[in-house]
Amino acid sequence: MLMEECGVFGVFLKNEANVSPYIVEGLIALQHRGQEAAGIACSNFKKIELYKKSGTVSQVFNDKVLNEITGTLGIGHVRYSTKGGSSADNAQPFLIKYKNEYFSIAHNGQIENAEKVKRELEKNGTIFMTGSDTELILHILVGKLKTPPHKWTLEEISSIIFENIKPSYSLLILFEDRIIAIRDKKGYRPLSIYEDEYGHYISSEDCGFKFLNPNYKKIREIKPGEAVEISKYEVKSIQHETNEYKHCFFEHVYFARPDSNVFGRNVHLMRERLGQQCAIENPVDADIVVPVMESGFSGALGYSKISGIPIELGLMKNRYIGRTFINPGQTNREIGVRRKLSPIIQVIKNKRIVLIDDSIVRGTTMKRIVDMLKEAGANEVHVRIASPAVKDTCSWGVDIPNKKDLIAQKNIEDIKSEIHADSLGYVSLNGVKEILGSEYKNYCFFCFGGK
Ligand SMILES: O=P(O)(O)OC[C@H]1O[C@H](OP(=O)(O)OP(=O)(O)O)[C@H](O)[C@@H]1O
Ligand SMILES: NC(=O)CC[C@H](N)C(=O)O
Ligand code: SF4
Ligand SMILES: [Mg+2]
Repeated sequence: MLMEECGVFGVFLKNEANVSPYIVEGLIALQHRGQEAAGIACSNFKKIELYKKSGTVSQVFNDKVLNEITGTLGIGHVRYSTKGGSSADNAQPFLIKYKNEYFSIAHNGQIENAEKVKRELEKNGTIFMTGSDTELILHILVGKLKTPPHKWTLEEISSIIFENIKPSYSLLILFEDRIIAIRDKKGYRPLSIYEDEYGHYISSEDCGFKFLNPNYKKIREIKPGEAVEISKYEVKSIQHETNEYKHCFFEHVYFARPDSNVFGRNVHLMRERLGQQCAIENPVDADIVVPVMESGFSGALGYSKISGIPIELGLMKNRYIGRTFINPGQTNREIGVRRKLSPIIQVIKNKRIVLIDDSIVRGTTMKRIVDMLKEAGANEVHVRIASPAVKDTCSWGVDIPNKKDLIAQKNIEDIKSEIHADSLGYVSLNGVKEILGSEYKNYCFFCFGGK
C-alpha cells in the first residue's frame, strides 16, 4: 500500500459570499491526497476562524460547522502525515495570533531541513506546539519579520521562505485580508490557480476546480519559485530565480487523480502511456489484461492497446473502502487488500492473465492479489507494473517505508517468487525518458533509483 500526499485548497470570493462550502467542495475533490484529517480556516477580514479534526472531509464537515466558520477568504487542507503523527494536533491548517493579528497556513510537502531549522529555533527560545514540520514555517516568518503581519510584503514572505526552508512545499498562507500561495523552487508538488467572475481559487490539483464548471483555458499552474498574492485589490505574482525543477514522478504514477493535469500533463494519459511502454518492454502471451483497480486502470488500458490483449474487469473494487494505506500495521493492510478487491471468477477462470498495477512498494498488495486470482482459477498470472521499480525512500513528502521494506531491494527473480507471479516486468527509467523527452530532467526519480 502506498501513502498519499496532502491537498491544499484556497478561495477568495469577490462577492463576499461565504467561502467555507466552496473549500469543502475543493477538498472533497482532493480527498485522495489525504484522509487522516481535514480542516478549514476562514477570514472575515477581522478575524480568522478555524475548524479541523481527524477524519475525511465528509466526516469532519457538516452544515452546522460550515455555518460557524464563515468568511470571504479561506484555506483548507486534507492531510496524510509525513512528519509528526496523525494525531489531531498535527492537523492543518495551523492558526496563530501574532501582534494581535491572525494568520494561518496549509502545507503540502515535507521540509528537508526541518530538524536543523527546528534545533536552531529552539536554541533561540521558540516553543513548538506540534510535531509537524509545517509549524516551522510560522516560526520562521515571525522570527524574521518583527512587524505585525499586515505589514509583511509578498517579497519579504517569499524570500524568507525560499532562503530558509528547503523543499518540498506547495503552501497557502491566509492573512486576515489576503491569501498567499507559494510553490518551492523545484516544483516538487503541484499547485494550480483559477479565476472566474466570482473569485480566485487555488488547488493542489486542477480537479479541485471541476465543481465550478471552470473555463479550462483560465486554469494555470503556479510555477516553481512563484509566489502569488490575492487581495481585495489585486492579484500579484513574483517569480524567484530557479535553476532546477524536480517534479515528483510519483504524482503521475499514483498520487494525482487521473482527470487532473499536473506538471503540464494529464495524469490518466501519462499512466496509459506508461502502460504502453510496459507492453513494449515486457511482452507476454496471455488471454486477458486485468487492471488492479483503480489506480492500475489507465496503465492496463495502455498495455492492452499495444499488446492487442483485451482488457477485462477481473477484479472488482469495493468503492466504499478508502485507500488501504490508512490502516496502520501490516496485518490490517493485508486484510485491507481483501476487503477492497475481489475477483470475478467467471472472467478469470482458466485464463492466462496480465495483471497491471501502477506500482509495487512493499509487495503486500500484489502478493495477495496474485494468490486471490490463482485461488479463483487463473492459469497464469503475469505481473506488469506501469512504472519503474521503487527502490528508495523519499525525503520530499511521500511516506515511502524504510529501504529494507521495499520489495525492489531484491532482484527481479526473487520478487517474482515472493509475489507468486509467473513473470514480472516494470517500465525502465530509459523507457520513461523516451516518454518524457527533454522534460525528463525536470522530474525527481530518486525513489525509482534515479536522480
Ligand atoms: O506494494 P504495496 O506496499 O502493497 O503498495 C503498492 C500498492 O499501493 C497502492 O495502492 P493502494 O492500495 O494504496 O491504493 P489504490 O486503491 O488507490 O490503488 C498502489 O496502487 C499499489 O497497488
Ligand atoms: N503529505 C503532506 O504533504 C504532509 C504535510 C506535512 N509534512 C505533514 O506531515 O503534515
Ligand atoms: S523520491 Fe519519489 S516520491 Fe519522493 S519526490 Fe522523488 S519521485 Fe516523488
Ligand atoms: Mg493500488
